[in-house]
Amino acid sequence: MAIQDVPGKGRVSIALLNIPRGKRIFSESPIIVVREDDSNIEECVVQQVEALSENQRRAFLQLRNTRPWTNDKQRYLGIFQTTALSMASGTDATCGAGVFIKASHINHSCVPNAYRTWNTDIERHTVHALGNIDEGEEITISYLTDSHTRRGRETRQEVLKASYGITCSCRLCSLPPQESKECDAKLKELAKLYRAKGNQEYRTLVLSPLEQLRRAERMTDLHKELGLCQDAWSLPYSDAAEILICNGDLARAGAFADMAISVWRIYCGNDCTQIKAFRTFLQLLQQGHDSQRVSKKWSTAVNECPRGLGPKKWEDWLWRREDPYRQGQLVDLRTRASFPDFASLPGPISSDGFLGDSDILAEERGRHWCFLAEIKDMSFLTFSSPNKHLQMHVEDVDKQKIPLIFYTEFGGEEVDGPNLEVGHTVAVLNVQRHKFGDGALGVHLEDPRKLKIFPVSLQNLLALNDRVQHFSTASTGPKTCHACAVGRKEKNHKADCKLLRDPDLRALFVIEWEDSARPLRFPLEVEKES
Ligand SMILES: C[S@@+](CC[C@H](N)C(=O)[O-])C[C@H]1O[C@@H](n2cnc3c(N)ncnc32)[C@H](O)[C@@H]1O
Repeated sequence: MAIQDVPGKGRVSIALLNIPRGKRIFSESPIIVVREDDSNIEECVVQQVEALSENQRRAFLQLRNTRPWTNDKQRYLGIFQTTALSMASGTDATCGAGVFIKASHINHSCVPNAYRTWNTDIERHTVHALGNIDEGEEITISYLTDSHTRRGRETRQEVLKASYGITCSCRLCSLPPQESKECDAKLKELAKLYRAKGNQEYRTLVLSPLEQLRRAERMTDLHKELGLCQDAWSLPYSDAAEILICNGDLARAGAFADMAISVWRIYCGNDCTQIKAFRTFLQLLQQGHDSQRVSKKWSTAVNECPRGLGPKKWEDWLWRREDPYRQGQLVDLRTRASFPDFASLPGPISSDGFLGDSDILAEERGRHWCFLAEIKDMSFLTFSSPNKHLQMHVEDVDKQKIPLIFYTEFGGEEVDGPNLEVGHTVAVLNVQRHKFGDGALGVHLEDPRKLKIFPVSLQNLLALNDRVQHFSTASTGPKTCHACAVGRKEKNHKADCKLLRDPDLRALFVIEWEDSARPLRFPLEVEKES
């Protein structure tokens, strides 16, 4: 690693060789340490600076100081405040902070290529390559706390400016406005999922395990889509392991635990405290498996992992994707993987903005999906006279409004019917984001069989979904209607029952969205309705 001066960035650390992913770039001990319980920080810093060797002192005085100073004591404190790094590890957040000469020369990026952490056992900071770093590439770490990492660009910039005087120009901070907005929406969703995980009570892992697993799966997908620092991936994996252990599925839990451990190995090494702590935690959970705190609902033995599955089938098995059908449970219309918001739809990647045939795209992605949005207004466009094109403005689940324009054979006349009304919900199969000629993003519909309108607002459709989910897991006893599976005594039962007479609406709950081998069109064909 070499230190170079870069205008606007100060001294930065540059890789002198190609560094492979997971390699420990260096580890080092602090030269100054302030513990959590040190009451007079200035005195503590000054005493330690005065005790440094000549070389260390010179190196210390060369470090960046963004604070004003008029005497040596203030200067030392300023350097400490500008460069000190936390010495908290995953298991001990009370160690304090220290000055590390090498690590203090690494600049910030919101999507860094290296990760630094304090290893309590070896009492050194370690810096690992998160991906392959090329010779001559700048090495970066993130200065942000975990929760700030998942904030939108504006907040990240504010925090970095206030704390470090930095105007970050990393890949995430330099996205064009529309992409940045989409990225922020994904970060917001991720933050919400982290909060949901944080607030979840232990018993919910047993009461709604599939829902919890879907949350962990969505978190993994979002990390991958955003290209976020890999350390964060370990959380959904360890989360999934915990959910599965609590429900007796030791085979999948073991596989997820291995995945979490391999992520940790990459970003902080085999000797890291996190791996040891997680192994202990897993042992405790496995030992407690027979106790009353956990369920045996998904019971499998540790050695029951299937062999020889391809990557897609392995992932399906791992995330229990087939289970909703096997267990007679229903697909949740709130699951973003099958019912994505507009920002999560694929495309566009180029100015012509088309990813290709959507049936092929679905096959490549290994799943179908359905975009749900509420019609806010409608009009006919006549820009390619004499042809008319129906244009709707629709609002997705995240309240994003986008145009949906019909380039069908009859410009939208096909969908004329009693359901074509403002306030109703469109369901569009395997749709992509499209960039129109004026640069606006929206939906470009060519095949009318990909669209269906349901005579219900999106909010009410999701509320109906929640009732269906509730009754599908509750029971099929006498209080439950045979026609719609919702409780007879529910106040919305009549309306729900009427809507659910539509086989297409019922199909949304039972379609195998992950079976992308055949094209999907309305009316939907369901092999076996539950
Ligand atoms: C720990 S030091 C890093 C080394 C520093 N560049 C130097 O010259 O010594 C932190 C300081 O580096 C600068 N810095 C870090 N990341 C930066 C970035 N992405 N862009 C511009 N300046 C940055 C800021 O001045 C920040 O307060």
